[in-house]
Amino acid sequence: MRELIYYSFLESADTKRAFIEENRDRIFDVFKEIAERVKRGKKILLCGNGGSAADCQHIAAELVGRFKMERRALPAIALTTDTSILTAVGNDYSFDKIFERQVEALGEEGDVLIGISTSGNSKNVVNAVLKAKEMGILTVGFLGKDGGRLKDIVDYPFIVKNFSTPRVQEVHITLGHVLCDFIEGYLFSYEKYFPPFGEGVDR
Ligand SMILES: O=C(CO)[C@@H](O)[C@H](O)[C@H](O)[C@H](O)COP(=O)(O)O
Ligand SMILES: [Zn+2]
Repeated sequence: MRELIYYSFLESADTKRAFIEENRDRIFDVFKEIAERVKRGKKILLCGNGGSAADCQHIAAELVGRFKMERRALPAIALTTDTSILTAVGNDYSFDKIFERQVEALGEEGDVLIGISTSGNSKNVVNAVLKAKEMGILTVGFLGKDGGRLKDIVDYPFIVKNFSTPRVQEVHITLGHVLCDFIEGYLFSYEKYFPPFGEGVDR
């Protein structure tokens, strides 16, 4: 059991390292696109199940509240929190529709939907993404394992290539935290992160 504890931490660290080495340029490009949309007054919607539902709420809370900086509130909604909507839509339609229906109700063209799924196969997330695409909403997948169905549906898939659900989730929440950091920097310390000298300044 001592080994379990120690190797779980090492595996988590290794999974994060492998993910960032493979995705660092794409993350920058996609985060910039998301931040630009928030700057233009668009919002971020998030959906996912179980631990990923918790991640959605965590990320939305950082943006609506505060991450590291005192600044205005930023628009982000976790579609995982309203138990009346979740039970009504789940009961009257289907559990597969619980996020799709909220995307239809709350989403607007130009918004961003982040779907979080370690398998990439949760039907309620797939349906939400399909609805979002129909509505002109940018779709980003925080995925895992082999990316599942969502890797071929979202505009921008990020796949944590590990078959352990918790290890994948640990990278997802790091990605979510870094997104919050990036958005704060992009909107409120732009000069610091994007100094106005020369081409190729990318941090
Ligand atoms: O947190 C965990 C496992 O670590 C679970 O609650 C897990 O999120 C649930 O089984 C989800 O239903 C898995 O869905 P998904 O990630 O495959 O979309
Ligand atoms: Zn978990």
